[in-house]
Amino acid sequence: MSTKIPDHELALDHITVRFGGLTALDDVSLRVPAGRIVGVIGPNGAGKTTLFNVICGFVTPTAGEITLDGRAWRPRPHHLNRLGIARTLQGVGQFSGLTVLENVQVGIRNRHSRQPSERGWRESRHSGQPSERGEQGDWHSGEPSERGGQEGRHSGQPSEQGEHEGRHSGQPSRRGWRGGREKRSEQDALDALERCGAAEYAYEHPGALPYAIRKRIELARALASRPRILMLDEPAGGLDADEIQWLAGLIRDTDTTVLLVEHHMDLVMAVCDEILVLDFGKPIALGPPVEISANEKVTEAYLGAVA
Ligand SMILES: Nc1ncnc2c1ncn2[C@@H]1O[C@H](COP(=O)(O)OP(=O)(O)OP(=O)(O)O)[C@@H](O)[C@H]1O
Repeated sequence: MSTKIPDHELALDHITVRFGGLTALDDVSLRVPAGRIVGVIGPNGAGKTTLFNVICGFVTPTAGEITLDGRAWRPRPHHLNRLGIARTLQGVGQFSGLTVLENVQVGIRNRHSRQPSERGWRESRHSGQPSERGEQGDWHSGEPSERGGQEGRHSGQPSEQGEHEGRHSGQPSRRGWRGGREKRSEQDALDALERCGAAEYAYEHPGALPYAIRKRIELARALASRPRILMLDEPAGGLDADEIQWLAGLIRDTDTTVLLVEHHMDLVMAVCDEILVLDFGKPIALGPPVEISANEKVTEAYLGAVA
C-alpha cells in the first residue's frame, strides 16, 4: 500500500457549470492544499458562490471533476459536516427559535457523531486512500442523539439526569453517554463563541442581535465543528474596519484549510496564500496576492465591473 500523502486536500479540475444558456463557471481548476488559505475573488456574478455551491454539492457541475485527498469525490450537502467541511453563509442563516449557544451546537452535533469515521478518514489520509467505510460507518453507528440534544435544548443546560443514571449502575448508560456528549458539545460551543468574541450572547436569541455579532456567531458555528476545510462566504460583509482586522487575525490563526470568497480586497490580500480570480465564470488569474494585485487582467475586470 502506498504511503504517499496526497499533494492536495481538495482539487477542482475543469469544472463547468451551465444554468440553461448561462455559463456560470467555465473550465475552472483549483488546487487547495491542506493548511492553505485560498481566496476566490471576482466582480459580481463572476461565479464565486456557484463555485462554493459545487464544492458543497448544492450545484452539480455540467463537466469536470472534484477530488478530495486525491480521490474522486461527489460532494453531498448532508455529508459535509461528517467529512469535516464547514461553510459560513453570506447572510446569517441562524435559527431564530434557538439561542446563540444552541445555534452553535447545531454545528457540533455531527462532529461528535463522526468520531469513528474521523479516525477512519485520518488513517486513510496517511495511506493516501480516503476510507469509504469510515465515511459510511458513522452514518449508521454515530447518529447524533436527538433526545440527548433536546434534553439540553429545553433547559439551556445539558441533561444531568442521563449522567446520574450512568453513575448509579456503575456503567455509563446510553443516556449518560449522551448527557456527557451534550455537555461536551455545550463547552465546545462556548469555546468557539469565546474565540469569536460572542460568548456573552450565548443565551440570547440571534434575531435580536446586531448583524456584526451574528456574523461572529456564524463563524463560531463553523469553527465549533472543528472543520479541516473551512469555507467562508463573504465573512466581512457588513463589518467595520476594526472588525475586519479582527477577522483577518482569526482566519490566519485557524489551523484548518480555508477557502475564502470575499469582496473586501484588503482582507483577501492580507490573509490568502493564493487567490483565484474569476470573471464571467472564467478563471483569469491564479497566484499569490502580490501577483494578483499587479495583474492587469484583474484590474481590468474590476474596472469593467464599476464602469
Ligand atoms: N441557480 C441558478 N440559476 C440560474 N442562474 C444562476 C444560478 N445561480 C447563479 N446563477 C447565475 O450565475 C452567475 C454567477 O453567479 P454567482 O452567484 O456564482 O456569482 P458571484 O460571483 O457569487 O456573485 P456575487 O459576488 O454577486 O455574489 C450569475 O449570472 C448568476 O445570476
